[in-house]
Amino acid sequence: MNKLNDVLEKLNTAQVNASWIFNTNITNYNEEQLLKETSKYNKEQKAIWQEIQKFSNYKQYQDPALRRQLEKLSVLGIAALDSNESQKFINISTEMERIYSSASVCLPRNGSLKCGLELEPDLSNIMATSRDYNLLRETWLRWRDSAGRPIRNLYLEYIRLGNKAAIKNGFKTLDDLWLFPWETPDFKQQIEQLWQEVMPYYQKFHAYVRMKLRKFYGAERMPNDGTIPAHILGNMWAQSWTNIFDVVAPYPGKKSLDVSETMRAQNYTALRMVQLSDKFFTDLGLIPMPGPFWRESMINKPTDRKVVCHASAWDFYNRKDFRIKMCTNVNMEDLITVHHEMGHIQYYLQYKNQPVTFREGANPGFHEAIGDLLALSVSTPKHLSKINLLSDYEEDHELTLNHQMQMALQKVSFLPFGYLMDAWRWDLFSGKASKNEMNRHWWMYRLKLQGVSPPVKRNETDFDAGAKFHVPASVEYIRYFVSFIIQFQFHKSLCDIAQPNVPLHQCDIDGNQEAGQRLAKALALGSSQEWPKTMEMMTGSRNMSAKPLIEYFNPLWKYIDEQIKNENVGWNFNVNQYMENN
Ligand SMILES: O=C(CCC(O)(O)[C@H](Cc1ccccc1)NC(=O)c1ccccc1)N[C@@H](Cc1c[nH]c2ccccc12)C(=O)O
Ligand SMILES: [Zn+2]
Repeated sequence: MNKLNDVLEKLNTAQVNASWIFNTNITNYNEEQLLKETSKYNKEQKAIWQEIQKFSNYKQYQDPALRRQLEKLSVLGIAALDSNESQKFINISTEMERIYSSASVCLPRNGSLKCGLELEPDLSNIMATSRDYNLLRETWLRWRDSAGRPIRNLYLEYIRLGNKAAIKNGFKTLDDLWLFPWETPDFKQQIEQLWQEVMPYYQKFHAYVRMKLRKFYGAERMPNDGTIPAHILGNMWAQSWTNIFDVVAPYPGKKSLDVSETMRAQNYTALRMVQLSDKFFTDLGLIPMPGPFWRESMINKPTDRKVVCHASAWDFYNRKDFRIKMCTNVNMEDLITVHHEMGHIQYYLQYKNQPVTFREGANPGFHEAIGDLLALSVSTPKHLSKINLLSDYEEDHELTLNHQMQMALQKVSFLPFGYLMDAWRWDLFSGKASKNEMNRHWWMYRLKLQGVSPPVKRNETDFDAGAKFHVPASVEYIRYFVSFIIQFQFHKSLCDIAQPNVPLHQCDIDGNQEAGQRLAKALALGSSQEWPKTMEMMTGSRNMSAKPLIEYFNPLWKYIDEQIKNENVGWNFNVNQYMENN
């Protein structure tokens, strides 16, 4: 088996290298090279898979680790397609990613038209900082014209071929293939259950934010169905509302917890943000970033070439080379994302000596949760003042509520979005939603779960889901919904070790080696055992639970209940009023 392990390492290293070169320098030549390398990778994966079919009685194997590895290798994935269909699938996937990462728009700028504006940093900055309702709407619309629409027909092909691949792997449709790594037969039910648990809290939060936005923009700007227009929430996808903190803060006069200004004033650089995060990990007794990480990572957007700006963390499968790729802006949001990416790298470092098939998160949600877990400690006012990003700090009720609001704008607002991104894709793959109503289905979920509506009418030549990286990049999204739930379970468990008598929302595990060790032991296992066992190691329970998240925000729920006395919680929705019947 360790011979197979070496073969798998070399195979993955070659594929990741070609992918890195394309991602950090989008050219036709590099795209060609990546296509070649990926089809070679698929061919060799299929050869290994055929080899393993010979051990088809792997269920009888005594050694549980061996049996588990063979079980994981028994699902080939997309490579199960025959060569010309797998070539087509690879072409479509790479083409969608290139379209998204190269998209740019023109916007009216004081009288003239400014073109070549890109998502990072231009459009993201406008969505985050502008309070001009019309400029926000133009930016929102033109991004979808440039990045979403051109992907629609490619996506139809993607679904057709993806479903064929699913059947070749013995599944019904592509959503079953996507859910295989979760090893959880009632996974969709568990997710729906968690959503039901948090939905009432989200709806109250939505009512509060809607009330504040109505005061700010005027009632005539707000739809009468109780939804919030998608373009005034501070983010291109309305997925995280931290950038409208100034509009919704309980105590606006109080010190702002958005330390972006202070970071810029202190001449923070991307490198310094990464070093700050690395120090938090090592102070917990976790593994420091190795040499190649510092030498080879790309943490600034290059000025001389096109790159895939969306952040990611890379494992080169040689147990030495691990990198981050990120177009870092110096602000609070990106400080959180830096921690998110460093969490991925720490996981890589912890499980690097596992067999290749076990070099994954216990489940995909675990991998997304590690960096955010540590960021929960970093984001506390006490910690921010400890690292000199918050001056004249004194814990009081007003500061606590402002901090709670800041955290809810990132975590609570995200929950319906984290769910609907894959609820929509599962419905498309499984045929529950029809192919010629893809955009209507998208807005049905956006209205139903998120209470967010489009600022202009949509139609079926629009493809609004395609304007979010993870759709053209074929990256599963329910992992983030799971992460936003379990990161609070992990936080509670580590806080019970590090600061047992501190309220959960004020806990900072910084420097606690025992907490660090508890985490390291879980991470080192990779996916070598089923995730409920690793969940039990971390939290004492085998199940996901929304209780720690709800507990973390207890002070905020009280405040919001008072504030929304005269508000109708919730919204009604009729997707027809937002869709042009074409
Ligand atoms: O996409 C990301 C971060 C990018 C990533 O680190 O998750 C990256 C996505 C990706 C996957 C595959 C190919 C290319 C990019 N995932 C990884 O780098 C990764 C690393 C190891 C294992 C699995 C994925 N965050 C999500 C949502 C999110 C999660 N935590 C957050 C905190 C603050 C704000 C947003 C988020 C988003 O931006 O919508
Ligand atoms: Zn991630």
